[in-house]
Amino acid sequence: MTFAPVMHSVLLILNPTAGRRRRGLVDAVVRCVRDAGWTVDVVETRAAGDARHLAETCDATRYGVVAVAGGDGTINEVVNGLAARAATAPPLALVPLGTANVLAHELGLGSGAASLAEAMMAGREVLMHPGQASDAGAPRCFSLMAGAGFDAKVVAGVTAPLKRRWGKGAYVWRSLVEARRYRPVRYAVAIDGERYEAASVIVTHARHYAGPYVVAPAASLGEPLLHVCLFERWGWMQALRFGAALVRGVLPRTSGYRVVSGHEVRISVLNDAGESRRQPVQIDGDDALSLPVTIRVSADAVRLLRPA
Ligand SMILES: Nc1ncnc2c1ncn2[C@@H]1O[C@H](COP(=O)(O)OP(=O)(O)OP(=O)(O)O)[C@@H](O)[C@H]1O
Repeated sequence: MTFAPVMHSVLLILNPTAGRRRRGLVDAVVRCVRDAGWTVDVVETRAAGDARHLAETCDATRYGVVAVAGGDGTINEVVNGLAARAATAPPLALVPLGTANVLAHELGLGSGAASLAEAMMAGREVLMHPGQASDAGAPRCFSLMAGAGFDAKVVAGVTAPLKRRWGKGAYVWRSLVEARRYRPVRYAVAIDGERYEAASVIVTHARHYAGPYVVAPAASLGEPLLHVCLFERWGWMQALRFGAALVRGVLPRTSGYRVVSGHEVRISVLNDAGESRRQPVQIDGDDALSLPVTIRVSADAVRLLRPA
């Protein structure tokens, strides 16, 4: 469905700490949208949590579109805020500023200011039911994925300054560190009650992972279904082999890897192989929760804007 808002006004939530020197892109998008006769109010976040609050409380009678300029972490906050008010929420547009920008890849957004502005003002709507993950605390929504095992440990080890300094290189370096300290932890994964074991797990409703790389070929953001990526080989060499297959675009055909779909997923530690540390869960690329977790599809939907 092509989007035709009544109010030609955008609330643009900007994380000024996201990305590496891409403020010029934000300014160019704002210029394009204003040149088309729209109003754009830019609000900068001052700390983690602000983006969620702004999305949850903004005046829906005033804004035809909420836009977020940031990485997948800030986008995740805005998705959580919009999902909390589902029925009254304006649609969401993106100005991707992060390291991987997985959601932007998933939506087929270009990287130029004109095409981003076009999707913001006249894009096509995708109704996305976010995933929802809970450990002992309050549930967290994800627009892309939740992961446990190798990738979650890599994410947990990449600090914001490291990411700013090295970009994607920070993840490569951290993958090597995690490979060096590798222990064959066994994770129990229950998918709609069916039991599996894995060395690492990614639960996603996106096709892409870490940028343009495909992990779940059958996934679609508009479909309320989870795709569970199971890495069923143990060992540091296997972890690096899976990583290499991912960047070569052959992961879905790699032995020891499979994708199972379902609606409810529970992940716990079956055997920690003497690894006496917290078992992190990454949500949309941020270290957010700890195992065990239960993951479902949220009943509330968020309207995402993609190119028409
Ligand atoms: N003003 C702010 N100061 C500090 N942290 C913020 C601020 N606004 C948002 N955040 C937090 O910063 C975290 C990282 O932001 P984000 O993911 O958008 O950028 P990034 O790390 O550069 O991108 P990517 O995750 O794609 O590498 C988010 O989890 C978000 O909650």
